[in-house]
This record gives sequence, structure tokens and C-alpha cells, in this order.
Amino acid sequence: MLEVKDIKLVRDGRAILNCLSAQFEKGKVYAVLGNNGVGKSTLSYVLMGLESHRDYDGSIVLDGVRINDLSVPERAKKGITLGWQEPARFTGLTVKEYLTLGGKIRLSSEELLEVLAVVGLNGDYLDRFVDDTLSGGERKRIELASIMIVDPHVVILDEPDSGIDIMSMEMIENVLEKLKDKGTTVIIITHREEIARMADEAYLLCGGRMLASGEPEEIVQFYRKLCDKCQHINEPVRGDIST
Ligand SMILES: Nc1ncnc2c1ncn2[C@@H]1O[C@H](COP(=O)(O)OP(=O)(O)OP(=O)(O)O)[C@@H](O)[C@H]1O
Repeated sequence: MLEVKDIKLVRDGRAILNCLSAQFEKGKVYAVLGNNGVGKSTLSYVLMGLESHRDYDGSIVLDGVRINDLSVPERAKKGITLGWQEPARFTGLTVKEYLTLGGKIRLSSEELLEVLAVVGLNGDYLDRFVDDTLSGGERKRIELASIMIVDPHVVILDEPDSGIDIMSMEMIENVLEKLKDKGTTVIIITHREEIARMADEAYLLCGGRMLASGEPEEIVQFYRKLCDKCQHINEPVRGDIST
């Protein structure tokens, strides 16, 4: 279980995350739903332990162990990984080398093709380079394939559908199913209702704190009512969220 307790992160005198608490149980898919600028990416960087985002109050606890002081590689060793909103390019590295961590992960050709098929790509991609010659959507798919291969304990997917066409929502659902089957805890950061509906549970993020949590459909309805025309990007909505 990953527990986030009372996180506060200040930038330019403003609390970008404030009193933020959440719990993520093993093998479940969670959506963190929120508008532009509410703190979604900041939360994912805090969870990952980016050097630039370690000056927060509160605690992050993984399976009973406080991991606040752990760096990105140390958290990665504990099985926490991030799917970037904009996937990285690796000039000179082929898709096959990238997926097998330069041969460190032993996978048969069949296994590689199977993983690629889940993300809607064929074997021709294995010899392509993970650089600008691939489209953003193709890089995103390859990143999702690599996440399935490393078999993480917890994965944070920052806008998993960015650059991916609407027809491929089913592909994202398939990836989530595969990750769940392996017991991975998935945290999807999104502003898309369709993506939030794929989760088992959802949180509504507003003004740097979790305003509500529950069934995805219920949270989507709150989001529609409260966040669509919301002027509270930098400040939580006050009052009864059910009205
Ligand atoms: N280093 C910083 N200095 C000042 N303000 C910052 C800094 N980093 C983030 N912010 C502000 O914090 C808020 C949250 O940013 P964040 O990128 O987490 O939002 P988001 O929910 O991911 O938005 P989007 O959906 O647009 O990607 C924004 O108002 C942003 O301008």
C-alpha cells in the first residue's frame, strides 16, 4: 500500500499541494482527476521523488516504510515507476534495446511481440530508434510496453492518453488490465473522464488537495459539476461538494 499523508509543497510562497492525503492499495487502479494547474504533475513528481520536488512536508509511506528521503533511483529499486506525460527520447537506442534494458531483461521474441501487440504495435518496431523518428503516440505506446515489462510495484501514469487517439482507449484499458493482473498499483493522473472511468477508484484533485474520493462515476459527476466552470484553480472549492 502506498500512503500519502498531509503533503504540502510550496512554490513562490504558494502551496501548490496542501493537506494532500491519499491511499493506494496494491493491485488496484486509481485515477487522480483534475483540471489544468491543480497540481497533478506536481503530485506525480513528489511521488517519484524528483530532486526538484523533495522539499515537501508530510510523508509518503510504502508498505509501512517512510520513503520521503529516497531518490528517484532508490524509489525505482522499490518498484515505483513513472510514465511521463511526454515520453523521453533515447537517441541511438532501438526499441528492442529500450524494452530489454539493453539486454538485461531476458525476453523471447514471442514475449516481446506479445507485449507490443497489447499496445497495438507490431514487430517491425523492434529495430526502430526511440527518438524523433517515432511519433509521440508511438513513443507513448512503447513506454507503456516497457512499464508492463519491468513489472513495477506502483506505477504513476501521467496523462496516459496524451498523443494517443480516441480509438486507442481500448489499448489503454488492456494495459491497465495486464498491470492489475500482475498486482501492480496504478495511479493514473488525468483530466479525461473516459480515462478516470477505467479506474477502480478515483480521487478529485483541486487546489492541491484531494477534494473527494470514491467510485469513478461519482467522482466524474463531481468533476463535471464543480470543475468544468471552476475558478478555483489555485484554491480549493469550499462548501458541500454534493450540491
Ligand atoms: N516551480 C514552480 N514555481 C511556481 N509555480 C509552479 C511551479 N511548478 C508548478 N507550479 C504551479 O503549480 C500549479 C500546479 O502545476 P502542475 O503542473 O502540477 O499542474 P497540473 O495539474 O499537472 O496541470 P496540467 O493539467 O496543465 O498539466 C500550477 O499553477 C503551476 O503553474
